[in-house]
Amino acid sequence: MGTALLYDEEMTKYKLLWVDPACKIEVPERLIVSYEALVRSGLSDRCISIPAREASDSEILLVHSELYLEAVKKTPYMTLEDLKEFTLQFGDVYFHPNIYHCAKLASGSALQLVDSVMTGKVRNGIALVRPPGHHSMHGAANGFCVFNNVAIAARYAKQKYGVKRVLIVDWDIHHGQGVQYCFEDDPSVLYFSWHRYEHQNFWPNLRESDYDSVGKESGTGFNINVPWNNVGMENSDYLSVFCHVLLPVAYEFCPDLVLVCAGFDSAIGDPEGEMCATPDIFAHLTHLLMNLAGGKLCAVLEGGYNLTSLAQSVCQTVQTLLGDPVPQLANLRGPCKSAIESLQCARSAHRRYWSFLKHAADPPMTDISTKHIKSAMEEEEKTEMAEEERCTEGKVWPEPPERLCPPVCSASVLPDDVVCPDGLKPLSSSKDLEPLLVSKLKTAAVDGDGVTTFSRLYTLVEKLVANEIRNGLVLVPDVAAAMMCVVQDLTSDLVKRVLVVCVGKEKELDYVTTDGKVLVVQISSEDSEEHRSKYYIPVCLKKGCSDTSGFIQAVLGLLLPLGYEYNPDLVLLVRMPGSGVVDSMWQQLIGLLQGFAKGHTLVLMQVNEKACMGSTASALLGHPAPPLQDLQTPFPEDGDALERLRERLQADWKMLQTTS
Ligand SMILES: CC(O)(O)CCCCCNCCCN
Ligand SMILES: [Zn+2]
Repeated sequence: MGTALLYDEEMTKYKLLWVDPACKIEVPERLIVSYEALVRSGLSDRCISIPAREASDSEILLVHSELYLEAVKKTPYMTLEDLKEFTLQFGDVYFHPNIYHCAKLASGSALQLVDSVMTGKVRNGIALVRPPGHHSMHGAANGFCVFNNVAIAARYAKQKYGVKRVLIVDWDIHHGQGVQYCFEDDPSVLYFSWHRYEHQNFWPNLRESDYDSVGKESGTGFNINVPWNNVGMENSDYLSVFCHVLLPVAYEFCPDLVLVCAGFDSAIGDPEGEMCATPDIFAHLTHLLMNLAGGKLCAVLEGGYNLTSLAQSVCQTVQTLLGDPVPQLANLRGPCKSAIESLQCARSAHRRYWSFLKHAADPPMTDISTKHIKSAMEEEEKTEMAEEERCTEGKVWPEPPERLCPPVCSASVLPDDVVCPDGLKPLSSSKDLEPLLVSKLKTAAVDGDGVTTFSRLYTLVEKLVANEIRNGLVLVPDVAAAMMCVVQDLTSDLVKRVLVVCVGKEKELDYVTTDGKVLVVQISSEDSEEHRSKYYIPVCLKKGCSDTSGFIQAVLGLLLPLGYEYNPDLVLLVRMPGSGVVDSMWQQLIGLLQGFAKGHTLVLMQVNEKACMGSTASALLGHPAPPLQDLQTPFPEDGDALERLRERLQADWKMLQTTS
């Protein structure tokens, strides 16, 4: 299934008609450069074009009051003076004779996107719209927004398709207070937002944008705010919040639909955000959400005011929605102190509502009240600082790397008598191995056809590294022996860093590097205290790998942050026989691991486990993993042990930090 793209140039046909410094950044060119970048890069041709439509009154009334709608209806007939007058009652927004029409198209586009995804016409999609939506409220326009596009889409999805749980992820740099107000008492809609806050010194300067606004009444726990109290946040900060706050809750919530308030003012160069995350971060944020809700993801444009980073960020998002390999993120050095404080506050505020956050630490000692005074002083200093020093136009960043799709997506190396699963390309060619290697294999008690398998295996690895193949599945007689050989000989010159993810445990992995060429994370039922090192990390699940709750927690809270920091060139996923890992979890793991090494994942399985080849192939081919159903409360010891393990390792691995 494909990716929907909604765009209508009519939504470029309104602009600011008078002087207003607060609104001058919201220009038609935002939409034009975004769409043109998609056309120029060839991405728009790969999408399924869905026409925009006007939202009807009843659809708009899902969120807004009749009084407000009737008032906005009058704006097309207003004189310039009337429009100015009408605008005065709202904050940081402007009206135009054509903005009502465009606002209906923006909301209608979001609904068209929901229809396309919910009817299975497409898997996911993006709507390029203006005016944006997430600040507009029941009875008021605000922050360039007229109708709350995403809030309307959430209510529409519930009403028309009986969607039980909607996750709204708001990665725009402003707090979508309109969305928060709409759903704060509603447990069927989980709203997550990060936003520049600076202890309430940043627009919209709301007390309720802080981390302690967790929702109310039956919606308590279903509103997550992560305030950024400094500017300059980077890729590490964003990924840490996804791994340690959003994703654990999102997986526990198990949404049927994911809506994204896709604002790109959180990218480097944006005058509003003043952050430093690069456009390719949106490839990863999108990727990390794509295995939720069976892949049903609708992204709706919100903000983004630097035309260069906006266009690049939109392209990065669309390319991931299309299933292209995500780019490697280099030198992630862990979240900054302020980000750690923010994520620790958010985690501790929600630990009583989400079992996946149960073991979160207490909030940081720093008393934020004094921070108000301090940051006000900082604010003064900043304004004294010459404007150009702070201006973001001076910011430069590298073009996002090209994300080439290998000619072959998934290859397989199977014994001759095993039927190849649909979609996989059997790798037959296998070059002769060096005699030395053959003799080594022989000593590893590998028999004749095992040597053939190994030679094909090495050919596969070479093709992965050469980006001729994206990923592969290998069935071997003895998976532990195969892993040893691959690890020992792979790290020769082919790859610089191999992440080995070992699911289940047959025997001690006696091969562990200390030079960092291999990082082994082993998830199994056995506790192995000995020879744990920076590069060999055993994770013990009391009930074993069949405990999906414990497993996904270890993946999100430990494996993902480690993987991002380690930044491997190849991922070796080893499924030990008898691991007991649940199929949907196995597919989720393969899906999530695609975020590393440009998707170069090599799955090693034992021949007697060929029954799960089908689901492995499906995940390797990029099909969304099935949702993890009815997750039990994680075993307390496991959650606790994971927290302790993170604390022990965070000296070596900065991305594991969750406490300041
Ligand atoms: C969709 C959105 O969240 O990007 C809208 C942001 C509105 C910002 C209003 N204040 C602007 C002050 C200008 N320096
Ligand atoms: Zn914004």
